[in-house]
Amino acid sequence: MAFRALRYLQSGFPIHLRGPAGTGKTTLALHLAHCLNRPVMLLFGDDEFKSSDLIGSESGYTHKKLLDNYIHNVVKMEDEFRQNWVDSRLTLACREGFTLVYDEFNRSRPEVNNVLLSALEEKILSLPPSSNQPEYLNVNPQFRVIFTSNPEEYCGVHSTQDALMDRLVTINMPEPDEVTQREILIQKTNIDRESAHLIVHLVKTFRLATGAEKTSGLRSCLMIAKVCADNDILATPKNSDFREIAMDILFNRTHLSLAECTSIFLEVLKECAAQQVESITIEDSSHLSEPTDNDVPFEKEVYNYLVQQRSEGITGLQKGLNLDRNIVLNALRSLEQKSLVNKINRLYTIQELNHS
Ligand SMILES: Nc1ncnc2c1ncn2[C@@H]1O[C@H](COP(=O)(O)OP(=O)(O)OP(=O)(O)O)[C@@H](O)[C@H]1O
Repeated sequence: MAFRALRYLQSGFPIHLRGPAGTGKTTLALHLAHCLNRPVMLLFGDDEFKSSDLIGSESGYTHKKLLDNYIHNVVKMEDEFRQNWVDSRLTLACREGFTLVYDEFNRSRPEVNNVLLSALEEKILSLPPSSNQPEYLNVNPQFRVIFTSNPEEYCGVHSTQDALMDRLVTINMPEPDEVTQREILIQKTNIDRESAHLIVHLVKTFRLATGAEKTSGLRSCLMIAKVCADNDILATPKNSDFREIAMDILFNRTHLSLAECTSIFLEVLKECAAQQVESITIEDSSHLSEPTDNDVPFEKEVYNYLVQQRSEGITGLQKGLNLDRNIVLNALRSLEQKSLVNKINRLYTIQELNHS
């Protein structure tokens, strides 16, 4: 999709990325703008916009006074007031050939956006009559525009005008699938794969069950994953810290009561837990006592280290074993799932030792 979009832009056409909230439209728009290697101007659509916000306006005065007394009995005086013209972002981008990213352009009123029609087609930007500048500007051939819009938005949005849409190549951006969302989470927050899997699945199922599809699932996932990763919180259905974070982030995105949200959330969590147990049983039913060599990388080392130390935190394990944080987290998570390790107040202990 990105490749196609870039191709249109390189051929001189403006593009329009259209999709629901949080599907990555702005992220892709900025990435494409970056690929064009020209300075980028970012503009956010706004219902309050006037034409002058797009094109520019007169602002303040320049006062010039010239006194010529070169010949002692002749005094020549020139007094001039001039209004100063200030370019807006669109005018500057047209003049200099920058890339304009016009985010949520359908929040601006259609008659305001009309100024773009001639800039995109005839490559002429009309400017209001002014004492010190021409009435139009020839658009720089390197000028490009990337529009984004969310057709499902309900507040302050105007129907997109046909004349403008006719000049754009529109690319629909659906919500990324679960695998893509998982990869984004891992890349952006450094969370381990299994936690990312659980978060994405939990958020998706909860949104479907509560009818909160209009909110961004990916944004909620990213928030939960970042808080968990930053605070060493393992994302498991049994972990109360994780449950609280997920509830804080998900509940206010629905119109349901707290009681309804809680009941749906617990159901969804139960289903996620059952899925996890199932996948562990299917993947390897030999994980009953100690870890074996075929386990998650360094699981055995982490287990043996905990046997020696009796209890240790994530940072201690990282340092003691000289391992990457994600590797330690993955190993601990796997050990917890097999009930070989317990977490108490951020410290991990071998399960048997707790009972002794
Ligand atoms: N391909 C991606 N790689 C990394 N992060 C991404 C990607 N796509 C989306 N994101 C992240 O997801 C979040 C939402 O993305 P973004 O703001 O681009 O969506 P949007 O469609 O413009 O949303 P809205 O319509 O609500 O403005 C951001 O935090 C962004 O960094």
